[in-house]
Amino acid sequence: MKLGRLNHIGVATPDLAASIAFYRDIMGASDITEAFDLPEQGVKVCFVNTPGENGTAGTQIELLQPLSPDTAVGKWIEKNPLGGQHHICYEVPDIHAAKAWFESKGKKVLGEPRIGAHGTLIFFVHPRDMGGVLTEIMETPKGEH
Ligand SMILES: CC[C@H](C(=O)O)C(=O)SCCNC(=O)CCNC(=O)[C@H](O)C(C)(C)COP(=O)(O)OP(=O)(O)OC[C@H]1O[C@@H](n2cnc3c(N)ncnc32)[C@H](O)[C@@H]1OP(=O)(O)O
Ligand SMILES: [Co+2]
Repeated sequence: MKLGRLNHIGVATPDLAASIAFYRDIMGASDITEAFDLPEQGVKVCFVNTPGENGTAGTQIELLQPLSPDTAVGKWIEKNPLGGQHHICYEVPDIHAAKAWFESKGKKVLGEPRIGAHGTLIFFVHPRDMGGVLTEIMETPKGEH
């Protein structure tokens, strides 16, 4: 497998509105998407778009607020009440080939690929097998290969 584009850095927060204000007012972000709920992942999510190069899209900050305490991010926020860096997401051209690759290397893939916040298939690999980093693998949106 070849290392793909860093699509986003997932940042968990207990207060999405406060985090949006931070990226806008302190970090000078000018391109922040509307927040939306992703119930299947138990999160309210929005994206801070960072500048890209030569007109290409930059890596995003994915801001995640848990919809309830009994969710993956809700459980993480209990342990990390200020929030913080939660996961890293890389793009791959073929999600099923990538899943087979990680499994062939003995890495614990969490569940079957499912639709993520960008509308393409994603899966996660357990942080224990990834140097402590919860790693999301996402199929590159069609037409963006
Ligand atoms: C899909 C929408 C959006 C997108 O981009 O499209 C998203 O990214 S949504 C993101 C939210 N969804 C997920 O995170 C799903 C994957 N996560 C999980 O399945 C769980 O969070 C899991 C399995 C990683 C941990 O769940 P568990 O119930 O086992 O929690 P524990 O607190 O018992 O943790 C066990 C062990 O893992 C360490 N851990 C947990 N979360 C993280 C993390 N984000 N980064 C690094 N390490 C993490 C935790 O510290 C425990 O370590 P230990 O040494 O055993 O104490
Ligand atoms: Co993500």
